[in-house]
Amino acid sequence: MTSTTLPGHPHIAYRGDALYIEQRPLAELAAQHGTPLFVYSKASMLSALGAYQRGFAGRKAQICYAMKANSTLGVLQVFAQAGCGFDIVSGGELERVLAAGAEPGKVIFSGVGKTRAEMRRALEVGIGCFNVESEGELEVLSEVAQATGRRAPVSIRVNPNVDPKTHPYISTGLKGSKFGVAHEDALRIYQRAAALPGLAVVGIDCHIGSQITEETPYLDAMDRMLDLVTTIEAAGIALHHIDFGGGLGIDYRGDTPPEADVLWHKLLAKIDARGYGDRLLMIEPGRSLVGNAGVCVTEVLYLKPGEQKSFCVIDAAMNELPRPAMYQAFHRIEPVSPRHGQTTVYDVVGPICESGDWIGRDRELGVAPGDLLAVFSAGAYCMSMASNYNTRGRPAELLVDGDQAHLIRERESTADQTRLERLVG
Ligand SMILES: Cc1ncc(COP(=O)(O)O)c(C=O)c1O
Ligand SMILES: N[C@@H](CCCC[NH3+])C(=O)O
Repeated sequence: MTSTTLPGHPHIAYRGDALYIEQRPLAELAAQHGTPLFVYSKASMLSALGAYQRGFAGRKAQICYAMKANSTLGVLQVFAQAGCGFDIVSGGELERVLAAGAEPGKVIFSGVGKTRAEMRRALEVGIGCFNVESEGELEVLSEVAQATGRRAPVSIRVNPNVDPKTHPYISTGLKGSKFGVAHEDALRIYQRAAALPGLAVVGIDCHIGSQITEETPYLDAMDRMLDLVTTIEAAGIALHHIDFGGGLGIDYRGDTPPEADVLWHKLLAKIDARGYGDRLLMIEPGRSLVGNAGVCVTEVLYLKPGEQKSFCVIDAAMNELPRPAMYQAFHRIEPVSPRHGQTTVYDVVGPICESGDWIGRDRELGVAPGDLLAVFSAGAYCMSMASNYNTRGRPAELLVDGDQAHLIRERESTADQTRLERLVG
């Protein structure tokens, strides 16, 4: 039987006329679990992780999976078992990684709005580092740490002010961004951190944006960060680690981001040339580890010819596939069992009462009601951003490992959603 993989998706392939993820046909999984259904390939996650591990071979390095990309416990467990650390941004994420078996010392805590309660809990479990994003946060963290009789390990997130050339909503390292501190202010803020009694400065951090598909912004950001390392250490503040954030893009639509190992070969050359090759290197990849490991399987409900456009109405929606509505993002949409015959150009839309609820525009498809479609690149920033809008339940999620399919999240019911609410009389 001929096997045809899709670009960027080595573990998702047509075998004959059936779309498989690893050894399992998606049609069979949908028949067992219903739709919409998210299905992830474990091999795909591990091979994406492997590219980073190859890049860091022989180095002191810590890969901290940015779990905001996909925080389902079964996914976190894959990375915890592979020895990863985690980049978290809330107390909720902290509890989840602990539940998934993460080592607290390999957890780093990013985000501009950490609360005192979140800081206390993170100190109590002994996380590896707080990536502090403002002077105000430094002062509060020092106070909270002192009150708990601990010293909080900190890095300061610095904005290198390079343009990552991505969607403005996911660009984070430019002047004018709410994230991090300005490059020009970094030395002064490091000196303040070093003087605060509740803090122990351990590293430096940046994160310039997400879905970055060019290497130049990374190379430029590295130069800017290494300049700062020199300046800060000249002021007598030692930096044990350099955290370079995440952001590496994936192939959604013929995108050609650099391979993680190739990119890191070049970045490490810069680090070595400046004499910092002995530092612990940390990175926070999210999307590049999980994005192309997942598909969303959805059923065609209706085909609706319109005055100007024809619509293919599916049972998945912007609740669980929010990226097209939020960023006009492109996700490939392919039939799970292709038909051979006439095709029509459709806007693929969900059932939600918003015109923004579209998943794909102007897609040529040969489909009939009842057919299944696979929405690609659905492993990152889909289920982790899902909502219950229109009182829809969150879909089920499966993790496929070879010929095994593990249900890692059950489909959510309306009863699950209303459990926390109360009528008033
Ligand atoms: C601080 C931080 N680290 C890591 C990431 C992960 O980014 P990505 O999923 O693009 O690798 C993000 C999200 O952009 C982030 O805000
Ligand atoms: N949610 C964004 C990425 C956000 C990155 C988080 N800092 C996306 O789907 O592309």
